[in-house]
Parts: sequence; structure tokens; C-alpha cells
Amino acid sequence: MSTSRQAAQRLLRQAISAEAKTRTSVGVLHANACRPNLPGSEPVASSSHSQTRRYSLLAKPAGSDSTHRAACTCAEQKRFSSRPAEAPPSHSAPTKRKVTLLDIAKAKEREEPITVITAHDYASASWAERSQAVDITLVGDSLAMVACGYQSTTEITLDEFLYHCRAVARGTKSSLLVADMPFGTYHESDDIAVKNAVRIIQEGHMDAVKIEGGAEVADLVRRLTNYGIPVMCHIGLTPQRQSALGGYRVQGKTSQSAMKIYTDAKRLEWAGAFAVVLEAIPSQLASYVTQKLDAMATIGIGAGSGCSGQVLVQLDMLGGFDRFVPRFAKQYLNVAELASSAIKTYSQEIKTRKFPIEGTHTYPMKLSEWEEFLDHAISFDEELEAMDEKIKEQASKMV
Ligand SMILES: Nc1nc(=O)c2c([nH]1)NC[C@@H]1CN(c3ccc(C(=O)N[C@@H](CCC(=O)O)C(=O)O)cc3)CN21
Ligand SMILES: CC(C)C(=O)C(=O)O
Repeated sequence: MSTSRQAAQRLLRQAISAEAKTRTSVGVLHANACRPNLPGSEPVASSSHSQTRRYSLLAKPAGSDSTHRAACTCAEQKRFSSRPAEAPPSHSAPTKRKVTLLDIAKAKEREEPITVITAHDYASASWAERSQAVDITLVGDSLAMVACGYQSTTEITLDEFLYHCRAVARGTKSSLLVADMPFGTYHESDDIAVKNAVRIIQEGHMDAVKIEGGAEVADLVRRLTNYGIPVMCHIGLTPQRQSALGGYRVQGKTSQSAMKIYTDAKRLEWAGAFAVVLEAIPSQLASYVTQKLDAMATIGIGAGSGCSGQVLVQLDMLGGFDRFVPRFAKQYLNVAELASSAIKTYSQEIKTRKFPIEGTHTYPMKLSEWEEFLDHAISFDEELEAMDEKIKEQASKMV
């Protein structure tokens, strides 16, 4: 027998024996994690499975489950009744209800691709919302690099991160909100990790947390799901460990590291995670893992089309981040180029007095009010002039 096969079997045995120790309550855990009975989680219409059927996770109108956040955005909209934007903002026309864990589980089961995109602030969250086409909005800690300009994701603190979570939550109504647990927030102890996860839910207004790691975080995943905090995991290329991995490198290319990814995925599923991000791994491995999981959805990024869903960093797919472009990032737009050329035109128009345009970007005033103002202003100016004269006279007497 080859050594890699022995190593693989050893890993699987380790995974199974570790699981056996905690297996007693697995049935219940699984039910909790993957068949949640949360408020607002109505079942999606029970039509028969069809690969070609249009994906209908988001099809239901928002109604009784409209959230506090939704109420806030509507109130804000009324307050700022300025010139209407070109198209109505998404929150003016709520058309879909909140996506739930049950929807995600059903989509996985029916093999309907799950769409995930990151958002880092209110604007990017609103664009995702406006598309009415996103199942999960992820506040990924890539925001440390993309929105804050840090060198790596390990530099951001929980407080900084929570500020972004809140902004994203204000711009999101329908998609399920998942946020990374930043580096250092789940490492010290499981007690501290639970406390920090609670902060992300409570202060960050998120629906679920995401944790990087495999077997080593399985106990924590189990504990969080037991407490009713849904968990998404992240294996393969785990950016918080880029130093240890020797950079942002593809993972799972040898049979042994592929086995580690597979057994990690199994452990995380047993622990109750509702989904796992598979980043930068060979696509045949991602497909295999996806097919062998019962209840946990796989969300691929650089892992091919065989996953239960896909995720990209929003500014990568919009072409708004140029420090590096991973192979897996398809650019649908070049927002950086469009934005900087628009800023250049704006500046040129200011210099050539083409902007602002009288009547378009200006506010009107009644002629009668203007004439009355001029009367007052002219006499005010005359008084000022007279005072000026007096001061000059007195000054000349003093010298
Ligand atoms: N803008 C952005 N997009 C991301 O996807 C992302 C972040 N930032 N920040 C955190 C991590 C870092 N990630 C990265 C960064 C670089 C590569 C990259 O350039 N990888 C090489 C593969 C190298 C190899 O062959 O092993 C590539 O060519 O894609 C991949 C993932 C993913 N995450
Ligand atoms: C790329 C996604 C999966 C992520 O983890 C992030 O945005 O940090």
C-alpha cells in the first residue's frame, strides 16, 4: 500500500474516532444546524426538482417578516426627499423576503447554485440588495485589505470589523448576512470565541459567523451551533494563515493535503456547520467533497463549478481592486477605470466652469425675496462702509 494511501486512511481514522467521542448528540445538532426552524423560514414552494428551473430562493415578497433594519431604511428615505436618483433604490420596493438557513439547505439539496458576494459597507451592500439576486451577503475580512488597505487580513481588529458589519447590515434586507470572525477573535479559548461571535450577531447585526479552519475548530463550531449561532467554515486557502501557508497558494494539490481537506469538510459537517467555503483547491476535489456531503453546502472560490455555490469579493468582480487579481476572480466591470475617468472629467469641468450648471445643480429663489434681500444687503453694506470710514478717521487721529 502506498504511503499516501496509508496517510489518508490515518487521517480518516483520526477524524472518525474524534467524531465518535462527541457523536452522541449529532442527530440533534444536525437537525439544529441544517433544518433550522427559525422565525420567517417558510418552506420554499415544494415543486419537483429540476436543474433548469429558475433559481427561486429569493422569489417571495417581503411581508410580515420585514425587519427593524428595513423600517429604518424606509424612514431614512422619507427624510431625505432630494432629487430622485436615476432608478429607485432597492429599499423603496421590497420584493423578496429574507433568505433563511432552510432556503440554503434546500438549494443545496436541489443543487440550485447558491450566490454569495461580499459587501464591505452600506453602498456595496445596497448594490447587492438592489440586484435582488444574492442569497448570502458575506462581510469577509478581505475588507481589511480591500476597504482598509491593510497588508493582510490579520491586521483588522474586531471593533473595526464590527463598524463595517453594521454598515452592511443597514444596506441589506433580504440576503442572509454572514460575517468572518477576524483573526484572533476565536483563537484564545472557545469561551472568548463564543463571546466574540455573540458580539458579531448582536452588535454587527449578522445572521451567522464564518470561521477559518477544519478539524481544529470543529468543537467550537459544535458549540456555536448548539447555542443557535449558525456557522460557515472556510478551508483550503485560508487567508488568515497565509504566513504559515507560505503565501496565497493553491491548496489540496497532493493526495495527502486533498485528504486533509476532505476529512476537515466531513468533521465540519458533523459539527453542524451549514456551509463551508472551499478556496483555491483543484475543482475535482471540490466536486468530490461537495458530492460526499449530506447537509453542508460548499461555497467555492477558485474551486470550480462543482460546488453548491460561488463567492467572489465584490470589488474583485467589479474590477475595483488592483493590488492583486487572483486567477479565480472574473472581472465583470472595470469600476476603477470608470471611476477615475469620471473623477478626471469632474475635475476638468470644474476648472472649465462647465460644472455646476445653472438651473440643473442650483436651487431657485423667488424674485421678490431676492429683491428684498438686495435692499437689506445694500443698506447693510453702506453701514459697514460708514463704520469703516469712522475707524480709519479715529486711527489717523491716534498716530
Ligand atoms: N481582493 C481580494 N480578493 C480575495 O479573494 C482575497 C483578498 N482580497 N484578501 C484576502 C484573501 C487573499 N486571497 C488571495 C490572494 C491572492 C491569490 C493569488 O494571487 N493566488 C495565485 C495562486 C498562486 C499559486 O499558484 O499557488 C493566483 O494566481 O490566483 C489568491 C487568493 C483571497 N482573499
Ligand atoms: C473571499 C471570501 C470567501 C472571504 O473569505 C473574504 O472575503 O474574506
